[in-house]
Amino acid sequence: MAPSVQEDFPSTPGKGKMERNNFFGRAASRWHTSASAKLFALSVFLLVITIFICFRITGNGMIDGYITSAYSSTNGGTLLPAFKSDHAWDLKVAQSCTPERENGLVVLVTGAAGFVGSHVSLALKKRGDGLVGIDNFNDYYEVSLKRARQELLLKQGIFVIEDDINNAALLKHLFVKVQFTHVMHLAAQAGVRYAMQNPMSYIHSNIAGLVTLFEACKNANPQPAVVWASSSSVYGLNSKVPFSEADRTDQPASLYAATKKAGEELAHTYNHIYGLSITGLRFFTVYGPWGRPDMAYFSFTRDILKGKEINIYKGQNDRDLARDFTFIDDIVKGCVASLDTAGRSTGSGGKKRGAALFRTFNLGNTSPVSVPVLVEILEKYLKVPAKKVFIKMPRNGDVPFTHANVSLAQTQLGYKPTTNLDTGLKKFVTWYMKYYGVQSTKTRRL
Ligand SMILES: O=C(O)[C@H]1O[C@H](OP(=O)(O)OP(=O)(O)OC[C@H]2O[C@@H](n3ccc(=O)[nH]c3=O)[C@H](O)[C@@H]2O)[C@H](O)[C@@H](O)[C@@H]1O
Repeated sequence: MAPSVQEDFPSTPGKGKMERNNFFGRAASRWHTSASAKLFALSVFLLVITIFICFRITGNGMIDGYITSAYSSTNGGTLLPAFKSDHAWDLKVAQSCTPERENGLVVLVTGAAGFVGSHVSLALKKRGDGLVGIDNFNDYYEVSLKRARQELLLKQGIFVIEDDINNAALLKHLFVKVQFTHVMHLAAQAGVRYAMQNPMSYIHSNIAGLVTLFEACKNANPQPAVVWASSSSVYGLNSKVPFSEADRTDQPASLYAATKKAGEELAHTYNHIYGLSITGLRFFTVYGPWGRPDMAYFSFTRDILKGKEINIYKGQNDRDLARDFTFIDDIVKGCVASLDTAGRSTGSGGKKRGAALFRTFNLGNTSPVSVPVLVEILEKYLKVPAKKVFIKMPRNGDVPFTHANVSLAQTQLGYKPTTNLDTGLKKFVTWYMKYYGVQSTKTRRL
């Protein structure tokens, strides 16, 4: 049965009479109605989409039944997704950050599951400071080693948050929950040669991550003092030795070095504009127990024990390469002394209130050793001869030598390296054998 006119046009008084007897009018009205309905449906659809997108961007509403209104924030004008935490998580952070000594520091340690980060964290905890770590546990080298370090820290009551320093919402949340006195920033994409394979990971961690962290620090109230890891690689192609902090650093030989140099310039800006106290530490080829498997002393050890050949690079005119290898315990002392002497940041809530410290220190050993001598020491403690292959240094960002002048750190931090390469490698080999369960030479089949 055809629908009645009344059913077709039920609503508009005064209009229906005219349209009732008019075919074209009726048709036009039907078309008009269905177009309006479509338009209405489209508008509703667009409205729903818009609301959904807004919620996704700001995180300031309810998605998938999860209320995320706690922290929607901005980072340089960009809306941030909210950081979600629960009471138990906040409690773990708070407990980890509570100092066990009077006037203990409260420190955020980035890269806490890393080599230097884990050692510095343990040293701070040992003397009664409060701290929480953050680490993204990326797979640049074996993640199991990072997990083992995390385990070690957890046993001492140090909580390591698994996240990336580029998570601005997380950092904001942390700085609201905890009044950090200091940030020890050791998270980075390390490694000189890997920069040719994966340059963007260096930009992500060493540039974007650094700025995200500085932003969080400058917005914090109170602002923490920041101590962070630069690198001896900023001296690049310098030939003047030993390297002093005032020497030129505008000829980086690798993209890695360039990102560290950029970090130093960014640090200056944040100190200048926002009154952040910032100390940059130029580490010189740090080695030791719980070290980084990508570094030469570590990979040589692994390969020597496996009976595999190792490549020893040679510089121009067949010269040996040399490094100012620095033992981890000396570096830790330099880091802790830097925290203790950093003074206060002067700004608050993003506003500068006065000049703050801006410092740069070399942390090296001051006595470079050639790579072949490093291998000889390893052979001595591993009691296995290395299968050495000497090759020309590939064009991969390496520099021929490094040598630190540490007199500035000595005067201002009381820094004095005490471990030579022989002693340090002995400690490393002892740790390596135990950690990897390597049998002693008497029982080992080579
Ligand atoms: O102090 C620094 O600034 C840097 O120190 C190390 O970089 P690097 O000195 O190159 O340390 P290794 O990768 O352990 O290399 C040590 C020496 O062994 C040499 N090498 C490396 C690998 C190899 O297969 N053969 C070889 O002869 C290198 O050319 C270099 O002279 C770290 O990897 C960087 O993250 C750090 O920033």
